[in-house]
Amino acid sequence: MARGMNVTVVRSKICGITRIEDALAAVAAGADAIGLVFYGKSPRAVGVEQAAAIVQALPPFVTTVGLFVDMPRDQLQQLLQRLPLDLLQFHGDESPADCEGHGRPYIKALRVRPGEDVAAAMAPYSGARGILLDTFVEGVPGGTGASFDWSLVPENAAKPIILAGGLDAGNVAEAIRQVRPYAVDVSGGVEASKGIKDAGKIHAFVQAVRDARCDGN
Ligand SMILES: O=C(O)c1ccccc1NCC(=O)[C@H](O)[C@H](O)COP(=O)(O)O
Repeated sequence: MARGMNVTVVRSKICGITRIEDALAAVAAGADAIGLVFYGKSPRAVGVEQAAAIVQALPPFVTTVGLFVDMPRDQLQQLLQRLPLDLLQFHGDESPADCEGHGRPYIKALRVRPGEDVAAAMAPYSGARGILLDTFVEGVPGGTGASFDWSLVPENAAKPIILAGGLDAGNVAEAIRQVRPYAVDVSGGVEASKGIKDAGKIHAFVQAVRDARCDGN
């Protein structure tokens, strides 16, 4: 059972989508959400027009998540006027105040260091719909392909936990068994190359998440 939630389903988000065909592959595999990276230094960055085309191509009931790294508030507001994103993911050093007041729900990404007190790091973000836990790597805000020590994830966390960092079809079942997150998030583990997804890897990942749920996790 997912921690803090009275459900046995673990949801999946495929992050770093740059192409319509990859978004549709994620949907076909049964992913619950796709992530669009609005961070110019990322090899997975998308522009507004590109993102709009991807969002427009999606069927209903797929959550679109926009990912930001310390984007200035006015720039973010302009972007949100043009894009019907469902959820904002703040992946930089944004304070709780920075994450609030955009007219959309948000999740906060926290990059976990060795020995980190994750519950304490989460505590200020009381307005978040969930907390995404990714791996801290110096100088790289995200999409590192590296895992962190899953034992640091608190039991009975105050918010739904979205587990990220170095997941793939081969390790996600064990991650779910250990952490029992609300959802899992993957980028590099389902890619053919940076920014280009592999439909077979996406399918295998989502299937592994579903099988883990069926095993009673
Ligand atoms: O993907 C990026 O390039 C990126 C750049 C800056 C901030 C965040 C970024 N990605 C975040 C993610 O895609 C997720 O955290 C992902 O699940 C973790 O990535 P990976 O370890 O490659 O699965």
